[in-house]
Amino acid sequence: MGDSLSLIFAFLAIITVSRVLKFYSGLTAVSKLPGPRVPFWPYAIPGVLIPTTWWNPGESYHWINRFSVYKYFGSEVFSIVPFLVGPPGIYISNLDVAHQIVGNGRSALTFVKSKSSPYLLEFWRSNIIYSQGDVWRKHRRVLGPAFHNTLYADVWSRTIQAYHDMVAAEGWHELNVVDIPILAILIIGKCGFGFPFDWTSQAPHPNGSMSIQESIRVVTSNAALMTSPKWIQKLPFNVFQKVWSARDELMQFLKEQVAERKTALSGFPKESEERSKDMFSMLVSANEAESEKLKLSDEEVVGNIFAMLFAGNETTAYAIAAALGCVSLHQDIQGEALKQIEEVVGYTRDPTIDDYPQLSKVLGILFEALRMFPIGHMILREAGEDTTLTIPNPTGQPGSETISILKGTKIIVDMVGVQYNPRYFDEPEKFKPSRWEGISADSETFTAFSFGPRTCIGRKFAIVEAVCWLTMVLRDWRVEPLMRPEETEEMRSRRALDARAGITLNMALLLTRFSLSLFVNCQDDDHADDHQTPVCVGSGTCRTMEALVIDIQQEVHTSRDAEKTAEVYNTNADAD
Ligand code: HEM
Repeated sequence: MGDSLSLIFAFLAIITVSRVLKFYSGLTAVSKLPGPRVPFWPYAIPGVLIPTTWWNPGESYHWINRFSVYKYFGSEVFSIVPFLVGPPGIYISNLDVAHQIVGNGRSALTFVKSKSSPYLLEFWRSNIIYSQGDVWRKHRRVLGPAFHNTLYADVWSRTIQAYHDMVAAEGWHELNVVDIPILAILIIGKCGFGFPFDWTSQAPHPNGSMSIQESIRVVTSNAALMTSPKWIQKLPFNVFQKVWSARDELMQFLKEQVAERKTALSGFPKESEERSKDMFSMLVSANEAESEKLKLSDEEVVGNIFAMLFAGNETTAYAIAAALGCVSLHQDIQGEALKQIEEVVGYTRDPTIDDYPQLSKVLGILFEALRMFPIGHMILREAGEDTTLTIPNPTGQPGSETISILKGTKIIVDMVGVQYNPRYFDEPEKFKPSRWEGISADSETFTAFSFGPRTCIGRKFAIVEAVCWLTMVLRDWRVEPLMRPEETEEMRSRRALDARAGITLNMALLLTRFSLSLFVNCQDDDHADDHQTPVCVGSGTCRTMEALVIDIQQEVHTSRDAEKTAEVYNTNADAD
């Protein structure tokens, strides 16, 4: 008994000493920058599983606190040093410091992509998101030519087509209650990859158990599971089986697609107009033109296609949904955008890509929604070697301080902190699209797509798609929020402006099935109260329709969730 007790005490003493040493080496790694001293690193188990509390930051810490945590610690940079589990790390809301991490100027090895990042997708072989240094340069060089003006024109026209297909297929002009399945997967699938997707039917997999859309949905929404340790993946849970089938079927489909593209491209000379111009074909074509040394393997091509499906689907869908949510709460801003759409496009034709530069109010709404809800809310890096960071003094105090950072320290460029930093934005809590007036769509002043050499390669793809989709919706419909019973406007705004930080930052309206009312814009004299436009559009009758922004993962609309739709609709009717 005495021996056992001694052993237990010895064990506890060793653990305590090792944790104390770990804590002190953590403080040294971050040059004792102020910040929370907590048991767990927010993105390691168990910290990530425990909700944000006073003793556990958790993965939503930076979203919940936004800039106030920086104010509290009196700096635009703070550190988290855990004493039980996880590495020390630094959060950054200052753009000068962020540029030292992800901008030009430092060696590619100084700050590297963090190995524990859920974005890395290592399971899907080497790809542009995961890779570093020369390998990353090789990926970017081959992928770059796939993003070109013909692609963006295609994105625009297919978005218009998808909008019309959706309105017709979903019966927007007849129904009183509809779901709004945000359509990003359709656009990226069609224009990006030339997949045979359309609104009303699923693209079947010749040898698979589910459609292509379904396998993409299952894989992308379970990305965290894909990056889990091998032993977790081997657990015999039924729920995992669908995920592994989806992964294998998608991999098989993409491999077949690479082979098909190669054959199709070989039939046409390089400059031929007949060659497909979708991103997938352009990527295969650019790769075929490379020397053997710089060529990507078929597996790497597949890895990149998957990386772009992953990076480009959910992000754009949530951006569109956030913009709709924001304008629903700001009717005056919606009215200004509608006025511009009427002037630029009118009602007798659909907008074209040539109208895009004139639709600055719609762009402003998108940028401001993305500022308030930066979907890519963290840029994760790790110090690849011992290095330094130069940190400007707080606003109003000239000068800066240079601190040492030890190899292995986690670095989080906190995009929420940046977007809510009063150094860059006056009244950052307010939705003010006018702050983007005169800022071009390509300007690095808008930082939600990151900046520097590893800036988002799909930025223009996403912006063109979102501006086009929002222009169509805002021209034809008025977007308003639905109240919950006994909810005041203030409660509703608070609910609507909340979000959950996971792999992406998702506005709460989606999670809570926050609803929108859409009014057909109409200027029939009989409907003077509701009218907004010179002619009746849509069905030609002025009426209201209620729409639910559904879980975006159901973008390819397989079945209407009638029960839930009715539930929310009835709740609203009760409220009225
Ligand atoms: C609103 C939509 C989008 C947002 C907010 C967004 C945001 C971002 C951010 C912040 C990064 C930097 C991540 C990091 O360095 O860790 C990034 C990188 C990337 N994005 Fe996007 N993105 C969006 C849409 C897209 C689309 C549509 C595509 C593809 C068609 C795409 C493809 C990529 C790729 C491949 C990278 C990695 C680039 C590299 O490392 O060289 N993204 N994105």
